[in-house]
Amino acid sequence: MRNFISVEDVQDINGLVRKALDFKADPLKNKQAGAGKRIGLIFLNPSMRTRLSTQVAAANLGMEAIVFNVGQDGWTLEFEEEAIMSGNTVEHVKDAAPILGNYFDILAIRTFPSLQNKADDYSELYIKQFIKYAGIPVLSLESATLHPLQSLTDILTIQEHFKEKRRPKIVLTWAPHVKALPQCVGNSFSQWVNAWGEADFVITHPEDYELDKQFTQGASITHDQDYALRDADFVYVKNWSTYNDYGRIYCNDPAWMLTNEKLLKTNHAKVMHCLPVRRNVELSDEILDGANSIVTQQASNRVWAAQAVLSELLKNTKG
Ligand SMILES: NCCC[C@H](NC(=O)CCC(=O)O)C(=O)O
Ligand SMILES: NC(=O)OP(=O)(O)O
Repeated sequence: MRNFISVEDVQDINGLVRKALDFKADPLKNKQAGAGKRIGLIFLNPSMRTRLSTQVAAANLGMEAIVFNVGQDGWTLEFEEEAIMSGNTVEHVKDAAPILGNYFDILAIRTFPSLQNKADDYSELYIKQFIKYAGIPVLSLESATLHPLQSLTDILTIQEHFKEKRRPKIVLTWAPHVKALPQCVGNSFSQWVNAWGEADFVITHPEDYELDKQFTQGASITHDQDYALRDADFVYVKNWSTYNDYGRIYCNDPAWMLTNEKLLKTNHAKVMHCLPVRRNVELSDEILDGANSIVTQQASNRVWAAQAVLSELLKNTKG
């Protein structure tokens, strides 16, 4: 694996899940794989789980992880080619990335979308510029449109919790929120479930919240949440802002928040969320504190997904 920025970098999803589960069973089984290697974790935006799980995963592989909160502590980066840097940006990625490429063996980047300009965000300029100029494997810690480490964790968590000899029904449901959020988690979850191909997949959201078809193609899409939830085995809850009329909040109907009453329509569905979650806005206390929620196990599994991906990327490092 050269880089890890989307499901397209993965040849065998189930193989990668098995690798992650092997690390879960024996976290130190490959504790020398990253000996003498360093990963730089570059954050343009906040994080708890992604940052810490990747650090733990690196430590389990004997690799040193160095974190740089560039959005907080670093010089403001410019990403546009041929920019005339007379504004607020101080350093071009063209100058910074090769230096990071010399300091580290793997470079990991978190960068959210602006939600101002769809074409810019969906071009994935920031992470692509790091790939172009760093010269070492690049790992996405959530980019403008996707969150692949989260989605690998999600598929792993679903496989762990589903032991029946039939296809699970997985529902991705939109939920209300107070802020305009990225589409990354919904896009990425859809992309991975579709590529995995071993589930009946339904996406439900209010009108005008359609996600980009390049990620959702293959799923059934409905505006009727009650209908979508029928017989679901897993309900993945997530807010996102509008994609078509980009980055807006059209509907914040609290009726879209999942409750125990709605869960009665499902097949005792397990409830998932990537976290952080706004309690009693996106998801009710009764669900998050109830028996069906697996959000804590899901977040804990982030370590094993990161460890599996790092061990693949390490194969492409120099020396
Ligand atoms: N890394 C996982 C989710 C990150 C981000 N959530 C947020 O920005 C939440 C912010 C807030 O609740 O104010 C998102 O939805 O893509
Ligand atoms: N789910 C997730 O990516 O969490 P953080 O934003 O805390 O990394």
